[in-house]
Amino acid sequence: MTSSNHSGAHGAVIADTAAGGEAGALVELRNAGKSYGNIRALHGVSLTVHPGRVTCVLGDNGAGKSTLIKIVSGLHQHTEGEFFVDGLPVRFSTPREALDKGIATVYQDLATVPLMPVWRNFFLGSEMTKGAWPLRRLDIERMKRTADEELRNMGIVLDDLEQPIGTLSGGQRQCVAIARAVYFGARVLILDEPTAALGVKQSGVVLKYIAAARERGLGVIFITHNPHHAYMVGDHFSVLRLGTMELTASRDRVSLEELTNHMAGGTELAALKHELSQVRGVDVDRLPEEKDLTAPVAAPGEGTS
Ligand SMILES: Nc1ncnc2c1ncn2[C@@H]1O[C@H](COP(=O)(O)OP(=O)(O)OP(=O)(O)O)[C@@H](O)[C@H]1O
Repeated sequence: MTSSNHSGAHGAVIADTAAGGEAGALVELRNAGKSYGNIRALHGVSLTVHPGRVTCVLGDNGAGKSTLIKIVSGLHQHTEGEFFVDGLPVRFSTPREALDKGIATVYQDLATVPLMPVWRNFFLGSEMTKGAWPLRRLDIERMKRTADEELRNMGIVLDDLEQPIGTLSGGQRQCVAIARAVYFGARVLILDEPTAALGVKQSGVVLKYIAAARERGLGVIFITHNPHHAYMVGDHFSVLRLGTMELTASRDRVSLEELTNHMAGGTELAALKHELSQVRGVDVDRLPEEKDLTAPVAAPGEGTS
């Protein structure tokens, strides 16, 4: 790893730029790819994450979203292309290395202990202690106070931090996980389909905290199937299909309708229509056109980013 020459001196800055990463970018993938043996899961993917911006990665099942997350979060290494953090080339061997660089991932199946209180889960694995060894013990009061402050800082108000985290709604648990990552120093937050299992209201709550993380200057990678959710908070959109980047555009260059169209997959719909034309009794001329199927649904709060 190449973290040590990050001094901020002029010479080092020039050297960093020469190393190839985009200036000002927290994370950058350039023509990156990953093969699992003979299977090429990801190929030629470029993605940039800036502070205070939400980069959305959209894609259907098997598009390569998980593979992309795994490269950035240190679970897998890329097998082609380049990967930069703070402008410097990196190749993480473990998630710990990614975390040390401030890259935190909140997975869909949150690693929480359902029966433990909210505050205890907030500090799970990084508990605050007081006193010197051998009398060192958990600093319960300070953990409760800090968890409460941090959640409030993110605008998350829970009635009782003593309640088991398993009693919170899925959306609230996601929010606690986001606040936790922010508290423990994340600069880049990777959110793996945080709204996938949630209803409309809970999704809205999570989207609000994604926006809050951006306001605090974090770079967010928001993985989702849902173009409407992406468009509510996204600054940049990348659509993956079969392991390659089908679309990459900033918010001012793509409309929600176009994004929805890309996700719906015009070619796939055409193929589906062709299949249906083989079925007796189905008049394909009377089936809706692609544009009708993918017409934008009025999304509450659209354009609020
Ligand atoms: N460990 C692995 N070994 C072999 N092939 C893999 C492995 N992991 C993923 N793949 C393949 O790589 C491709 C991309 O998978 P990936 O899980 O990254 O997609 P995804 O967009 O996250 O899909 P989903 O939304 O279903 O999780 C798929 O064809 C998948 O079968």
